[in-house]
Amino acid sequence: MKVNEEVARLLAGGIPSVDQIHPCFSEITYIPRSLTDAETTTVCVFIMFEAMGFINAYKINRNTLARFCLMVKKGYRDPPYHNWMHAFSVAHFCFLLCKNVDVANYLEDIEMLALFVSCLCHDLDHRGTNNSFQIESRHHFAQTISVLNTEGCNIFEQFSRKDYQRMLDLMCDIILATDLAHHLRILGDIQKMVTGKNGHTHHTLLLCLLMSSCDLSDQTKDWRNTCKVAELIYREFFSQGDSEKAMGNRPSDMMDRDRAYIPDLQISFMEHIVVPIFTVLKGLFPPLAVLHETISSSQSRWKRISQKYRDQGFPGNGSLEFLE
Ligand SMILES: Cc1nc2ccc(C(=O)N[C@]34C[C@H]5C[C@H](C[C@H](C5)C3)C4)cc2n2c(-c3ccccc3Cl)nnc12
Ligand SMILES: [Mg+2]
Ligand SMILES: [Zn+2]
Repeated sequence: MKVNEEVARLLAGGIPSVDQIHPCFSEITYIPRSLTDAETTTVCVFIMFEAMGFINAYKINRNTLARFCLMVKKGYRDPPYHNWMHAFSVAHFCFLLCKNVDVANYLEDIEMLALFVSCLCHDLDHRGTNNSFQIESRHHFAQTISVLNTEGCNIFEQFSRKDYQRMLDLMCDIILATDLAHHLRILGDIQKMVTGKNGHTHHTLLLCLLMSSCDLSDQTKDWRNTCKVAELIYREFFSQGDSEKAMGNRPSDMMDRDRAYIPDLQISFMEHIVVPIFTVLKGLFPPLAVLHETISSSQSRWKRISQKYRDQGFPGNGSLEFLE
């Protein structure tokens, strides 16, 4: 269907409230991947903009917003994991932070808007490969700019030159922060910031931390979701590894279906990347402690699985049907 028809349909019905989507939509444990209909997810993005007060606060034109949402969804390809549903679930977690913890006490409104729009756009045009995370995240930011430069899609067109420049600078920092190698470089500073060693809350460090937590928010849902996501991620990684082998290169273990031992890879991913992020978040925002518990129980579940299949012998083809 043409973008304009979808825009008209999006606007015709007026903006329903979030609990017309689902009564638990704003709860910290709600799983956005349970919304399987692509059209519903587009309406949801529109509703989240409204529910966070951005449409009124920033005088965002509704037609422009509808076209923007549709262009962003169209800007995602269809690899197993890094597709529109990933972007939608990342943005939903940003909405949950806004509705369930007092991030507004730590961030300016424009920073919150920048975070939400960055969540939607942070993996635009992802090809399911990751030649280098650094280049990847620059490309996603470049794609974000080209959506804003598309006729009728610039939701920030009414901003002053100063606010417009600030918005672009914020989105650049936030989207580049989704490169995990970058995240690991600044993790020490983030941990120091929270223990108040340098007193004030460093807005940019906090935005990077929040963006990373949104990007990894699949790990805060139930075990069933964790398994589903692991299956998608490794399907994407292994096809990347297959194409590297086809070109005569040797892929890293985590991309090589013949060498990857998924439980141990996940244990290491949780230990070095996921747990530190949600430990810091729990320190800043006590209501998120429940997410830290979920993550810890997934971590110990991967350890049990790793031990069990080390003893029994692991189905080597990288398949995940063993995950009970
Ligand atoms: C479930 C799950 N597993 C994942 C296992 C591993 C890695 C991963 O990038 N590992 C590293 C390991 C070292 C040091 C850095 C740079 C590279 C070398 C590659 C990170 C990511 C994983 N990941 C993501 C995810 C989050 C943000 C960007 C990209 C992705 Cl794919 N989202 N969900 C998952
Ligand atoms: Mg990414
Ligand atoms: Zn992502």
